[in-house]
Amino acid sequence: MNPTHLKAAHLSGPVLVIGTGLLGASIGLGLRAHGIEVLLSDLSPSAQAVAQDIGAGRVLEPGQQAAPQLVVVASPPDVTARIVSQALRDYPSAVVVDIASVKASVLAELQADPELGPEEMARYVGTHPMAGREKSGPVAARGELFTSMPWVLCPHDSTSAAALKTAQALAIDLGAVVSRMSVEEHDQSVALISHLPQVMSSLLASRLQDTEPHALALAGQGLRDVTRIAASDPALWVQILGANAPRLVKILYGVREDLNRLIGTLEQPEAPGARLDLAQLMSEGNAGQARIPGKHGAPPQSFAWLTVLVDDRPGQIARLLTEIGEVGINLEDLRLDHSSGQDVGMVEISVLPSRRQELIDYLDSHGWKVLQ
Ligand SMILES: NC(=O)c1ccc[n+]([C@@H]2O[C@H](COP(=O)([O-])OP(=O)(O)OC[C@H]3O[C@@H](n4cnc5c(N)ncnc54)[C@H](O)[C@@H]3O)[C@@H](O)[C@H]2O)c1
Ligand SMILES: O=C(O)C(=O)C[C@]1(C(=O)O)C=C[C@@H](O)C=C1
Repeated sequence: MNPTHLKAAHLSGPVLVIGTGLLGASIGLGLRAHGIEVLLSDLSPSAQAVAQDIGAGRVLEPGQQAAPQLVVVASPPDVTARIVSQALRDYPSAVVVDIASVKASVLAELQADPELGPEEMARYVGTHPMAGREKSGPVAARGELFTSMPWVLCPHDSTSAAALKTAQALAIDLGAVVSRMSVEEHDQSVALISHLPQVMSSLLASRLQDTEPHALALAGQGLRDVTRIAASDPALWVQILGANAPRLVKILYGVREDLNRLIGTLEQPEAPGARLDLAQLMSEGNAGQARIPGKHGAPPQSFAWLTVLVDDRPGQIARLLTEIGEVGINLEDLRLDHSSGQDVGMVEISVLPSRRQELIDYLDSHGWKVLQ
């Protein structure tokens, strides 16, 4: 790597990543882009070998000594507390963070661990990058996965200020936008913001299992928009949903009530008030959708929008537009936006809805980061 291309980093390293799947390898790639030394460890020899091959770091061989500044545990949630506990004891001068999608269950397991005392717990910070993909494994990793995405830090009562600062440095070095919450606030929030969307997407997509091919052939962008994450890894989500079940189920009771109301209305669509009820349902959806941050006004009806993240360097936008031209897709409109505090621009592009997915796939395969 040419040192002149390295961006200044807050972490000094080395960073040990345990669990080198999608998230672990993405973290390794992002840190390597800063020239930070990254060591890799995974239960699966092939996962760690692939992560090394794609440039996410160097495999930590069994028995090899290491003195990491930071250990990032990026394993599945159900083994996370056990690995964090071991890492806190194996590396007595390291800060240890995990990135599991659920936080209260991991912290409860650590607090009940008789092997951990106040000194160890002071070095632990639970965190959660709100960025991911519906794919798993290191082959799907992207160093830019976290750029401009939220990264939640969940310090507990005895987390030291130094440990929190190191956890924050990780998120900042990876280009993320840091926020801070208690584990309870976090798990409540993701039940609605992440776990409900996953369940709704899976339920909807499961309806397609026996659909005739001629009907499926009509699939447009609407169906694709709401089913992308239905392709997510069942093994991971069994753990996430199980760990956050009490918070998610409360939200699902509300969804059940709304569904019952809708079914009742649609059973008698001509009944007095039925149309008002449908209009209300749609406008309640409009109101919720409009509250999702990051969207700048409603897109025009006839075009579909996508957002491409572009490094804040000369010539990047020109290169993007040239590549779009090369694939033969007409640009209907273009807006430029800047993410505050980030060295990155956002190029919002509108195209004919029928060409949107094709353009996303093309840009994705050419290394652009597309936000959908
Ligand atoms: N996928 C997402 O979108 C996403 C987003 C944010 C956070 N997360 C969290 O990140 C973590 C990793 O998710 P992922 O999507 O990268 O999964 P993944 O399946 O791609 O990778 C997990 C890796 O952990 C390894 N592993 C399993 N048990 C291990 C052990 N005992 N020791 C060492 N390695 C072990 C597996 O071999 C695998 O390579 C999970 O806790 C998940 O909740 C995922
Ligand atoms: O966009 C995706 O594919 C995701 O899986 C992202 C997503 C999310 O819900 O935002 C999913 C679960 C993770 O815990 C964090 C991020």
